[in-house]
Amino acid sequence: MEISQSVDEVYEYKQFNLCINCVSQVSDGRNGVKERSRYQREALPGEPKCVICGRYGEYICDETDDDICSLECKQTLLCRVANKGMRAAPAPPQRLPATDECYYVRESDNNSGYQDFSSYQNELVRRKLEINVKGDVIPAPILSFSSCNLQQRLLQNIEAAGYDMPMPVQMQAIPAAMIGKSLLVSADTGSGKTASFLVPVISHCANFRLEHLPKQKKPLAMVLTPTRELCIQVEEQAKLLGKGLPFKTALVVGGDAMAGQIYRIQQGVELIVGTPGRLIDLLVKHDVELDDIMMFVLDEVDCMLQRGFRDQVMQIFRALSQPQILMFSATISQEVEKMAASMAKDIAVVSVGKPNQPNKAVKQLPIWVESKKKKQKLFDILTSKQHFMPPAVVYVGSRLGADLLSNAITVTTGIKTLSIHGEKPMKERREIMQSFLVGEVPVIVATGVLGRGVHLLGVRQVILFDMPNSIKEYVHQIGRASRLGEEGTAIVFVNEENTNLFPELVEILKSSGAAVPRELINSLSTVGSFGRGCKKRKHGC
Ligand SMILES: Nc1ncnc2c1ncn2[C@@H]1O[C@H](COP(=O)(O)OP(=O)(O)OP(=O)(O)O)[C@@H](O)[C@H]1O
Repeated sequence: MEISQSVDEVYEYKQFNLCINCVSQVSDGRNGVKERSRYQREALPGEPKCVICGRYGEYICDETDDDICSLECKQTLLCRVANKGMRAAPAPPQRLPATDECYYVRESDNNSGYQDFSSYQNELVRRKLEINVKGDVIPAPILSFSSCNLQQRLLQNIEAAGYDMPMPVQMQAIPAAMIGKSLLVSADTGSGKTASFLVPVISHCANFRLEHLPKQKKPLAMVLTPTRELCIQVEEQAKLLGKGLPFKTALVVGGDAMAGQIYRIQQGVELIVGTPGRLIDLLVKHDVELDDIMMFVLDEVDCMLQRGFRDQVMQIFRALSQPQILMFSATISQEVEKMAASMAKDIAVVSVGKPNQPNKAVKQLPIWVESKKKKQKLFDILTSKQHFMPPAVVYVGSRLGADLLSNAITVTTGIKTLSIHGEKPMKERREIMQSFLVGEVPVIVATGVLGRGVHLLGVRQVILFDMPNSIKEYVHQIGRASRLGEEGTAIVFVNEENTNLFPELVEILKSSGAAVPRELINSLSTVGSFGRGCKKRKHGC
């Protein structure tokens, strides 16, 4: 079987086991990688030797580049490396890692030197899955969760969550984070970025707790996100994946009583998930020791390093003692890349697919609607059997707008609609989300609080009533219509109020193959000359 064929099968999630076998057979050229060191022959003069037992070093350990003879010695090697502080998770002694692409195999009888089949395969996997990497010593992508030396219980939890195999972003980000690398990762909305950081975080925390028994349990990891809703979701997922392990979490968001949050942290938690504002509040008023935090995650990093959040995030970061940093978003600019590089030495940059592009699974339907006609257009859509696909989210630009529009929808169309935004109390926001997610309310009108990160189960239609004020937010908002590649639709109202976004919007619509309204194209030429005129005047002053 050709290698490319087997990689295709991985991508299509078919015959997964067969595919893994194919990869290891190609690697070994015989019957798979040797499990035990005693099955390996002695090294002949001039041949590479296993760094652990001295037998023939038939393989190269992917994570350390050392010569090794078998899975057994790889495991010993990784444990030694981990103990020296590289933080590769030590595997439980009874379990050998699965035989897969984690091994390079050398052609020993070849006078022309070594042929590195495995790096070729890794590159092939990366190319097929559109994984791009920048940086030193980035481990090979994994093809299964079991090839990462994760705790058995964590693997069970992953399976119970329904994750049969890693998503492309997880394939690359998890092994890289597991060896302690700081990462800046971009991948489509809804592509599985959350587990890409939670799996290594949980694995590290649980290992650390099993190995160290301090008098006082201080937090070991921290995840910051921009909204309470996203924090709640991340914490829930963390609890699910960390079930049965020495891994407890604390949610630190505004709107919930601080006393409860501080009490929970004092009881001993491994992970804090929070929004920057509330965390600073808590750190200023209470004595929370952060010196054991070794993993610092910024979800929606471009938003977190934007003015507004940046100072708070940096204040928290400076209170930590040089943790590993994991940063994720679907949209990452060069400026964010520069800032990320200044926060961590030797940061690795991973991107899956084309960065900053909308999820291909979301069909974009831009409609030119004058401002005063937007409400009527929305009512038409919501009352059309053909066009309304509940549950749906309608995005607006202001809190007041959200309240007014949700009332108007209910009154005019009779469809039960609620609004959600940052001014509503936390309890109410939780209840609104609950009734939307269980299907009691088919339409929700939201501001940016539901724009990023949150997965709104069952939502396949979003309507951008007001265009957000950047194309980045546009990518995130329309991304709510699809999770894991399921098809969704984004209806987008545009008009001359959004001229500042036209050039980028047209580019994005064209590159996604979406129809571009004639008015938008016409306005674009006007925008161009108007923009240039403004610039000239400014320079003239
Ligand atoms: N390996 C997997 N197999 C199956 N489902 C998965 C896997 N990994 C994650 N998921 C599910 O995919 C959905 C989307 O994942 P997630 O919320 O992490 O996306 P995301 O990339 O963070 O999106 P966004 O950019 O919108 O925040 C979630 O419901 C999650 O439970």
